[in-house]
Amino acid sequence: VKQLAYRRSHRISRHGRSLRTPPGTLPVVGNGLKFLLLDRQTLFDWFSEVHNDVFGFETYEISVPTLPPGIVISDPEVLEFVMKKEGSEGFGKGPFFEERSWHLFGHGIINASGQLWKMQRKAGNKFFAGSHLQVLVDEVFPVFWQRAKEELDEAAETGKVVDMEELYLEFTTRVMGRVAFGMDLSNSHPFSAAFDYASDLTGLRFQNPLWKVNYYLFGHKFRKAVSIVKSFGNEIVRLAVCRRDLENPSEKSNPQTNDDESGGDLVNMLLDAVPEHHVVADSAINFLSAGRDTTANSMTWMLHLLLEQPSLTNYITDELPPSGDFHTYASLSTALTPKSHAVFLETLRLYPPVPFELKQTLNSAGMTLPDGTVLPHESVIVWCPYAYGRSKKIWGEDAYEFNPERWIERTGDEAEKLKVRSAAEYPVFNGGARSCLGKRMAEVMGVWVLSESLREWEFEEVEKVGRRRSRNSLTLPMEGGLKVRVRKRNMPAL
Ligand code: HEM
Repeated sequence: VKQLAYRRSHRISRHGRSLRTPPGTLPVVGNGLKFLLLDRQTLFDWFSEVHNDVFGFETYEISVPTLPPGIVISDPEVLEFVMKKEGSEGFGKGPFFEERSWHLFGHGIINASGQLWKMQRKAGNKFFAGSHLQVLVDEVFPVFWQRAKEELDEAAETGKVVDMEELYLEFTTRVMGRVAFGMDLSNSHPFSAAFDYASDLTGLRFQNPLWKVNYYLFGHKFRKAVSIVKSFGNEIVRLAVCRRDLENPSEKSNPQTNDDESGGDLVNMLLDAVPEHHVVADSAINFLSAGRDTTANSMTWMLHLLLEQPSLTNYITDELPPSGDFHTYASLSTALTPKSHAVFLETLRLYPPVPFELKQTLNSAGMTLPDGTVLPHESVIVWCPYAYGRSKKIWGEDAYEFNPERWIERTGDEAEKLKVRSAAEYPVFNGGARSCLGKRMAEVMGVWVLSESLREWEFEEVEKVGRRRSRNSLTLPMEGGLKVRVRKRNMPAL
């Protein structure tokens, strides 16, 4: 009854009328069953179909019992407005997001707002603005890739099947463990399993209006997983503080001195910026979470899409620097050639690692979108980067096809340049004040790993099972992993 009264007084409208609802909307339960019963991949496909076949850029309303009124947007102009109006006077994560992700992300950057968010964003900006990325490429990637290399060499000799998703996730876990915590972290560490479990369940909370019932009645395993994740974060911060005290005993009382731009890890930068250690612990876990699965997802889907169209493999191999000469990557811009960059962006257009986004109207007086939609306070705004990537209105009739060429622009002298698309048309890394801090790192890491994979080995998928699907999670992992057989590649001598 309270919900109904709330809905009446908080009606979403456009030019004085109700918005259209999607086909299949039921009385009372609205679209609730769809969200509750469909797996995430099917839901994303549904968003794409509804956009392409029914609504186009028109904003429509969805309703799920027990939740605040909500809309789905698909028009880049409307999304640009939402991205620009980030903050308490416009749109933000809001209680809808914060409640669901609180247990896992706590006070970390993904969940925080206001001053707490600003401090972490500043520390992150400082970290990525320094020469850390160069250090990663020159020193960290080659060391961690060595293990992957050994595994692939062994598989090439013995015929063993390798799950490339696992192999890539191990690599990104190690890299992000170094970036976020300054430590060697493996996927076999109990933290990783606990973190994966807690992430998967957190992802499902956004679809399940009854998630609280689940949590209170059956949440024992989830609570245990979260407690392992939190203890790990706290322990990392405790060790980082001890290290700092040992290295700089005189600066104990005034630790604002870490100006080293090339060394050091994110925990240290966060300790400089954020006074409360438990917030630093949450933040470090958030950075790890933001970078680990997303990048592993992108590598897995990239390799899969290239294996499906072998004629495109030379897109990467034609431009490889001499074998083993990691220092040719020294200039990051030469590592990211237009073609390899195009493969990366095109993969993420079809398989965005953050496939679903939402915000809430924070302005207590409500907001009006550029298309005239009037949103009361606390209305939920949903957009689906997965559906944006498959939008025929944005990408043309071949939107569902993998075609890196769509990103390449050729100038008169046949020089190649990457086409720029706005964050509102290509919201894979979000946009506005809360755009992804690790975009450049993700691009460099993705292209680096794919280049190293294709330089030495040829891959064949073990089971060609038609269109691959993603597994339920916060990000977009491949269901069943990417199992391949491996052969040594005969690269022409350089
Ligand atoms: C292909 C890889 C990646 C993709 C597709 C991606 C995408 C995104 C998206 C969509 C958001 C906005 C999430 C939201 O607020 O709802 C985001 C935020 C963020 N990303 Fe990434 N990301 C990637 C890799 C990385 C990496 C490697 C890092 C490095 C640590 C990173 C750090 C962050 C951080 C810290 C935020 C929060 C920013 C804020 O709220 O101010 N991301 N990312």
